[in-house]
Amino acid sequence: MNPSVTAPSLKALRQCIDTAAASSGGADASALAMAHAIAERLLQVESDLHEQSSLLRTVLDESPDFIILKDHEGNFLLTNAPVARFYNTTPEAMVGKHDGDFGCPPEMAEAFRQNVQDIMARGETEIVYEESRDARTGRTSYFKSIKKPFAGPDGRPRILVIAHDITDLREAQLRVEESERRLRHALEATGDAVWDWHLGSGRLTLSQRWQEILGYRAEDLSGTLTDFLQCLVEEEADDINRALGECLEGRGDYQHEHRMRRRDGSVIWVLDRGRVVERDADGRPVRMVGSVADVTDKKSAQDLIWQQANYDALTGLPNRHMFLDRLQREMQVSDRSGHPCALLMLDLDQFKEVNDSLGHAWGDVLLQEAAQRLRLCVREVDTVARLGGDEFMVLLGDVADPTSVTRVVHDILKTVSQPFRLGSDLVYVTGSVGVTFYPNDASSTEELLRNVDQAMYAAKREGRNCGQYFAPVMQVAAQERMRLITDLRAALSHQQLQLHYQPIVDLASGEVHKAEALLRWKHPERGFISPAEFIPVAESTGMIHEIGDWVFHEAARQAARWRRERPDFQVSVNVSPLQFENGRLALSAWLHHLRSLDVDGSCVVVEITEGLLMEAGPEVTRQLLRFRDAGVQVALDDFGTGYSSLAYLNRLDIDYIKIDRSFVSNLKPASPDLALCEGIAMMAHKLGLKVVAEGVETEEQRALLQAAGCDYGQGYLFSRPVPATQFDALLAHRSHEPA
Ligand SMILES: Nc1nc2c(ncn2[C@@H]2O[C@H](COP(=O)(O)O[C@H]3[C@@H](O)[C@H](n4cnc5c(=O)[nH]c(N)nc54)O[C@@H]3COP(=O)(O)O)[C@@H](O)[C@H]2O)c(=O)[nH]1
Repeated sequence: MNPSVTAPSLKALRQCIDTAAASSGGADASALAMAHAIAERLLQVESDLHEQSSLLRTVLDESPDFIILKDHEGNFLLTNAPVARFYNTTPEAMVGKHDGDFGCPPEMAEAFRQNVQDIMARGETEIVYEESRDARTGRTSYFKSIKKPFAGPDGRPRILVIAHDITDLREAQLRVEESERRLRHALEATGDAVWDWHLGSGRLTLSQRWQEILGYRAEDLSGTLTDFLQCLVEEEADDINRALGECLEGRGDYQHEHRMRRRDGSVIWVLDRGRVVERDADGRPVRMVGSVADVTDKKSAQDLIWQQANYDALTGLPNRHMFLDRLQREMQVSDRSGHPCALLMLDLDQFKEVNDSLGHAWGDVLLQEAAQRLRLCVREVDTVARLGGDEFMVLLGDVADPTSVTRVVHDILKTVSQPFRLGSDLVYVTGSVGVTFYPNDASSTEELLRNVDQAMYAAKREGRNCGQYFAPVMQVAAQERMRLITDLRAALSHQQLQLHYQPIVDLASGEVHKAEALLRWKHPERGFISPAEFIPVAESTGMIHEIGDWVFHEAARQAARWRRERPDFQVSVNVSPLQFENGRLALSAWLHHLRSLDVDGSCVVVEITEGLLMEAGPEVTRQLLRFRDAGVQVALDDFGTGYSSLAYLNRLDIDYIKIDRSFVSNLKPASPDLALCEGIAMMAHKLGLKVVAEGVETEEQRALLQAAGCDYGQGYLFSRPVPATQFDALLAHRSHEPA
C-alpha cells in the first residue's frame, strides 16, 4: 500500500474526465458523470486509507512494546518507533535491513535471524525470552517476545514479532539470584550444611557439607524433599512440619532442634535453620534456604548436665531438684483427682557407724543397694529419690486407700532391715520413716517437707526401725525447737550462759579438790533451761563448738582463780563427742588460753562419754593424746550406761571413771549395783584409774561407795551445782569443817 503513488494519477484521472466533459460539449454526459463519480469515490477511499494508515502508524509507534514485521530472510519489513529508538535510527531506515545493521553484535543478529526462520519453518506462534543490546546505551535489555509466523501476499513466510521489554523484572530476578548465591556462599563458608528448597519445582539442593554430616554421597540423593524427609526420626516429623509450616506462612524464621538419621543408621542431633528468600506476587513462598549444624556433642553435654542436675550420681535415683519437681506435679494431679498423695522420708539409722567403721566406699555400696531395694517397694509410677546422705524420699501418687501407704512403710522397714553384704561383712541397719499426706497435712511443698522431716524424727525418737505419721503436735514441737534455736544463738552474745560448779569430794578426807562445771542458760522469759534440753539442740545445729569453747575458757579461768589458794584444784568440763568431729576441737587455742592464765593443763579435766570412745577414730585418739601430753586429764563420764568396753581405758590414757548415778540411786548393802560399783572400782584401780561416783544423795550411799572403793563422790548430798561465788563460800566453809 502506497497512496502517494496512486494519488497523482487519481487527480489526473479527474482532470482528464473534467477536460473530456468540457470538450465533448455534453455528449455522452452520463458516462462522464459516472466516470466523475468513480473518480470522486476513489479520491474518498484514498483519503480514508491515508487516515487509517497514519492512525495505525500512531498506534504502532505509541505502543511500549517493540513491533516488528520481518520477511522470510529475517529482514525488517516494518518496525515501530520504540524499535527504531532502541537501534538509534528511524523506522523507515530499517526497512529491508536486519539487526546486525544497527549495532547488534553479529552473533546475536544471526541468532535472531535463525530464530525467526526456525519459527517460520515450524509455522506456530512461539514465546521467546531473549536479550539484545541497546545501541544508544550499550546496555543489555531483556525481552519476552511473541513471534507469529504467517504467509505474506507473495505467498512467502513473514513473521510478526511483538517484544515486551522485561529488563526491570529480569534485573530484579538477577539481583535475587545474585544475593541468594552470595547467601549460599556465606553459609557454605560457615562450614554448616546448607540446603536450598525451591517449592515450585520441589527441587532440594543439599551442599557438600550437608552430605558429609548425614553420610550421603551426591549420587545417593534424588534432589527432592525426600532426601530430607528420609533422614527424619518418625516421631519428630510432625513437629518439624509444624515449624516449617509456620515459617512458610510468614510467621518468622524456621529454627528447630531435632534428630536426623544418617545413611549408616546412626542418629545425630541437628540445629536446623531456614528462611524464605523468595515469595511470589501473592506472598506465596517460592524458595527457602537454610542450614543444618551438627549439635550432637553440645546436646550430649546438655543431656549430661541435665542428668547431673536431676539425678543422684551414686544411686541413679532422682535428686532433690527432680524430686521437688515431681512433688509439685503430683500435688497438681491430686488437686484434679481429689486423691491424696503421700510423702515418705526414710533415714537409715546406723549408717554413720557403717561409714565410720567400714569406710565411705562400703557406705556407698550400702546406699546403692538400699536404693534398689526401695524401688522394689513401690509402683513404677511412684518416685524414690535420694536427697543426700542416707536420706531417701518416696512419693506415692493417687493414694485412694491410705492402708496402701502403711503397707509401703512396712515393706520399706522390712527391706532395709535385711542384712547388707559389704565385702566379707554382713551389715545390719534399720530405718526410720516419716509420713505426711497432701493435701490433708499441708498445702505447700515447704510445709510437706517440714512435716515429713518432723515425722521422721519422731520415728527416730520412738526408738527407730519404725514409721511415724505426721501429726500437728509435731508441728508445735518443731516450732518450739525453732524458737529455742533462735534464742540459743542470742544466748552467748547476751551473756545468758553461765557455769555452775558442783564439788567432787574426796570420800576418804571429805575435802573438795575438784568441781564439775555444769552449763546453765538463764533464759530471759523461761528462766533456767536445763542443759539436757538445749545441749542436744546446740549439737544438732553446730552451736556446740562455740558454746564448748566458751565453757572451756570460763571453767579454766575459774580453775586458775581457785588454784591460787589450792594448787592441786581441778575443774572438769563436759566435752560433747561432736566437738571432736572433723578435727574441729580448738585444742591449740584452749592450751594457749591455759598458758595465758599461767596455769598448766592439770587444772582441767575433760569429761567424755563412752560413745566417743566407741567411735574413736585416729583423729579422736590423736586429740586425746594431745590432752595427755598437755597434762590435761580425761574422765570417762556416765560409766556403765554404754558399751563399757574396758579395752580402750588403757589404750587412750583415761584418768577417771565416773560411775553413772543410775547405779548409785538404788545402792543398798549387798545389792547388785553395789557389787557392780565394787567391781568397777577394783578394775579401775588395777588399771591405775581413779573412780568418781555420781549422784550421791544420801549418807548411806556415800558410806557404801566409800566402802566399795570409790575415790570421789559427787551429788546433792554434798552440794547442788552452784554459781562460782557460792562455790567460793562452799570452799571456805568446807575447809573449816572436819571430814
Ligand atoms: N557438752 C556439755 N554437756 C553439759 C554441759 N553442762 C552440762 N552438760 C550435760 O547436760 C546434762 C544435764 O546436766 P545437768 O542438768 O547440769 O545435770 C547435772 C547435775 O546437775 C546432775 N546431778 C548432780 N548430782 C546429782 C544428784 O545427786 N542427783 C541427781 N538427780 N542429779 C545430779 O547430774 C548432771 C551431771 O551429769 P554428768 O555430766 O553426767 O556428770 C548432763 O548430761 C551434763 O553432762 C556442758 O558444759 N557441756
